[in-house]
Amino acid sequence: MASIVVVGGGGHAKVVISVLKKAGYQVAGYTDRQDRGPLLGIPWLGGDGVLLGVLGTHPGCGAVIGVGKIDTARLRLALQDDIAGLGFDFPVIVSPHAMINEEVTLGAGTVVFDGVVVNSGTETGRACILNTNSTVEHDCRLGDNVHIAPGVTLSGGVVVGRNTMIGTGATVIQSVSICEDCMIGAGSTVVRDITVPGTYVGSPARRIK
Ligand SMILES: CC(=O)SCCNC(=O)CCNC(=O)[C@H](O)C(C)(C)COP(=O)(O)OP(=O)(O)OC[C@H]1O[C@@H](n2cnc3c(N)ncnc32)[C@H](O)[C@@H]1OP(=O)(O)O
Repeated sequence: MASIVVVGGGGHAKVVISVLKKAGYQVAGYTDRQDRGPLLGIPWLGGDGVLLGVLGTHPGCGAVIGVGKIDTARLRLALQDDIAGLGFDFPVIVSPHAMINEEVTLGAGTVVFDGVVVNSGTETGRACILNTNSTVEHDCRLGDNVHIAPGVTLSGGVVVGRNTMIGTGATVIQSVSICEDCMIGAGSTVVRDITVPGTYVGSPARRIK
C-alpha cells in the first residue's frame, strides 16, 4: 500500500484524506502550522519542517496538497513545487467514486473527488482540484492550479488558464476559453471567451473586478 502525507489540515484536507483512504493509500499523517487534532483519525505530524524526516521514516512516501483554494492565488502550486524539491512524488489522486474516461491526462498532484466525471480527450495541469460532483466534458484543457468547484459543468472543448477558479455550480458552454488568474462566481454561466484576468459573475458572466 502506497504511503502519503497530506500538507495542510483544514476542511479541504479532511475531504482529501477521505478520498485517500477510499483509494487505498496509507495516510502517514498531515502537516500544519498548528495541531488540529486527528483528522478522520489521521495524526498531525508537525509543521512542514518535518517533511524531510517523513521521507526518512517512510521511504518513497508521496505527498498531496490538502490546502484548499477559494481565489486565484498560486500558493498550492508553490507548495507542491517546494515539497517536490525535497524528493516527494505527487501522485494523481482519484476517488473510486469518480469516472475518468479514456484518453484523459491528469497532471501531478491533481485530486479528483467523489462524483466527478471527466470525459475523453481532457488534459489538466498540475495541482488541480476537480471537486465533488463536477463535470469536465471531452477535450477540455486545464492549466496548473485550476480549481473546478463542486457541481461545476465545463462543456466540451473548454480551456481554463492556470490559477483560475470556477465557483460552485457555474457552467461554461462549449469551446469557450477562460484565461489565467480568473475567478468565476458561484452559479455563473460563461458564454464567451474571457481574455482579461479578473472576477466574473452572473449569467451571462460579466467582469466586476
Ligand atoms: C468545497 C468548497 O467549499 S469549495 C469553495 C467553493 N466556493 C465558491 O465557489 C465561491 C465562489 N465565490 C463567489 O461566488 C464570490 O461571491 C466572488 C468571488 C465571485 C465575489 O466575491 P467578492 O470579491 O468578495 O465580491 P462581493 O461579495 O463583494 O460581491 C460583489 C458583487 O458581486 C455580486 N456577486 C458576488 N458573487 C456573485 C455570484 N456568484 N453571482 C452573482 N453575483 C455575485 C454581489 O452580490 C455584489 O453585488 P453588488 O455590488 O450589486 O452588491
